[in-house]
Amino acid sequence: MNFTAPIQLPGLTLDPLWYRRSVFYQVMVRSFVDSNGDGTGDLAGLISRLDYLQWLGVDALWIPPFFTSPLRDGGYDVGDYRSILPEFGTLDEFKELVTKAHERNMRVVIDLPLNHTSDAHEWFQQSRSDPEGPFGDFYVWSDTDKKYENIRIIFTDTEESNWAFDSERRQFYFHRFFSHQPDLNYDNPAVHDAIFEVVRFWLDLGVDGFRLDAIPYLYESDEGNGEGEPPTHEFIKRLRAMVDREFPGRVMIAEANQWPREVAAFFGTEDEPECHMAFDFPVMPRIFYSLRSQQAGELVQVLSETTDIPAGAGWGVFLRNHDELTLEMVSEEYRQAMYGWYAYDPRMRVNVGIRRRLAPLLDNSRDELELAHALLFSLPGSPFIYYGDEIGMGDNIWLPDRDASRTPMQWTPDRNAGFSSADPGKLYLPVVQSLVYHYSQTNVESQLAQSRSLLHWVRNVIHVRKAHPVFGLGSLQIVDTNHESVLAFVRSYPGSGTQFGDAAEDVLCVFSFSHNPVSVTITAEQLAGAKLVDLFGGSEFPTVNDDGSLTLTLGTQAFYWLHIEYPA
Ligand SMILES: OC[C@H]1O[C@H](O[C@H]2O[C@H](CO)[C@@H](O)[C@H](O)[C@H]2O)[C@H](O)[C@@H](O)[C@@H]1O
Ligand SMILES: [Ca+2]
Repeated sequence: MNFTAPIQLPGLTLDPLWYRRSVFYQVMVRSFVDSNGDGTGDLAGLISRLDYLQWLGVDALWIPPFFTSPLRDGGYDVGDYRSILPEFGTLDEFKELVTKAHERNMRVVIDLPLNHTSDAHEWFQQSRSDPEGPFGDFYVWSDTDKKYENIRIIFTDTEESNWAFDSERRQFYFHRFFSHQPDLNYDNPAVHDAIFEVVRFWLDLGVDGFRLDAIPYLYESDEGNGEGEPPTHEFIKRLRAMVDREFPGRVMIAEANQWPREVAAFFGTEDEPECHMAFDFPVMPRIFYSLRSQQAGELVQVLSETTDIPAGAGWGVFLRNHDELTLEMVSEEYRQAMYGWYAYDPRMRVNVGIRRRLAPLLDNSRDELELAHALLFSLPGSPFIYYGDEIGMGDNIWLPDRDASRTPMQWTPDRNAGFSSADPGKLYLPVVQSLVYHYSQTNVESQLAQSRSLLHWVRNVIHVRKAHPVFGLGSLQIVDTNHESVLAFVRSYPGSGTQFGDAAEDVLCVFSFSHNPVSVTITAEQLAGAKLVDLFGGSEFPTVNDDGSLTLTLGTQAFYWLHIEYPA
């Protein structure tokens, strides 16, 4: 594939806040490129497309688990934390990936499922067969399945209990997810030591951080609900202290699907930090809610609840990922409304969520895709793009579970979408061939050839974001509007005076969720007399009135990012 700009290899910048400036890209090794024609994506394939990711403007990769695994949960069922699934490649290839990513100033964050392992893991095999042995106490065993009854089931479509009976040990074991994923026993200090060694192993290989999978669920108790219990936070603090001490500059990202205050708890405090970043689970579903309800209120509310986080901490903002669009963090009333809008076919639902990709969710509306991305790239935090969403890839709801949106990346209109040279029947999952999202139309090559394609638009917005550090580093202040469909906020950054050219800047962002054009008056005293300049085209907008009010018109589902020039 040919990229217009010459590829440069700048090497890794020494930047303690790299994670807050970064645009992240979630890429599943299995789904991206198959280099050897066996039908499954691999590390060599991913390495071969680093130029594409660099061209797109990606600063960091998030790679879901690629460890040895029976693959009964997309690799989140780890069979061995220190080896790579042979069909994905070798440790040497992984090291090459890290080196080649770093040459491009691209960080590599890997996924660490540390709440549970696969039941095929050697630790579990020993635990079930030798209760008195060194791994006997590595899992949560019980003579009864009537313990921890306050703890809800997460995979409601497949599991009826959080306990499963092991016929060999003749005891029950606790599992928060699938029954083939026994929970590790964090009451056992030997488990801490083992996990610390796994973390050190990958940090020694050069990874820049971890997404800590399912992090709220480490400890369970009789009194609590097994979500973010105090000893879970204590463990994360200890892990963070070790990482800071032994591997400064590497980061921990919390995957905590929780309400605003509970997610924020995973940042810890300035004195006792936990994770550097946390995915913004409360904001994500509210973006989708606003797009259909045409109301900005829910977003305004949740943004005001999530602003107060320790210095240095940052949100991971996302629209979609490899899981269902989870609706755990909305009320029952809103959940039903969202099922009606986005999952009108029951086949589109799984557990408490919707198993569809971004473009089909938004009915392939270019206006909505642009509005959703404009939010992704300007809300407080670092944006995470899910592979394929930059070209508006479709999904396949006839596939089981979350495989619906894990199909091969669509590179070209050729056989297997350019993903693999294998016999099409041999692919790990079929490529999308639906009417609207068929790979012959939706693919990187065709979009590269069209200057107005979604791919070029997304690349452009990424580069505009990156030219304005305020988006990654600045604060947020919600601005009053007189229209219920309009969200407005000011992002402000005082500048850092560092080598990164971080100029001070304030930007006014305005988004209309209305399905019709609107006229809106926004009011913020601090803006009185300010000049506004569009960040994309450089056009001057009307100056803000002396009372801080300004009337703007916005087209259907449109947005503005406006540089603010305060009067002298
Ligand atoms: O390893 C088990 C699962 O862990 C993550 O799960 C998260 O996804 C769930 C929805 O699929 C969500 O409801 C839960 O709160 C999360 O922890 C991982 O992302 C999954 O792929 C994995 O199956
Ligand atoms: Ca392969």
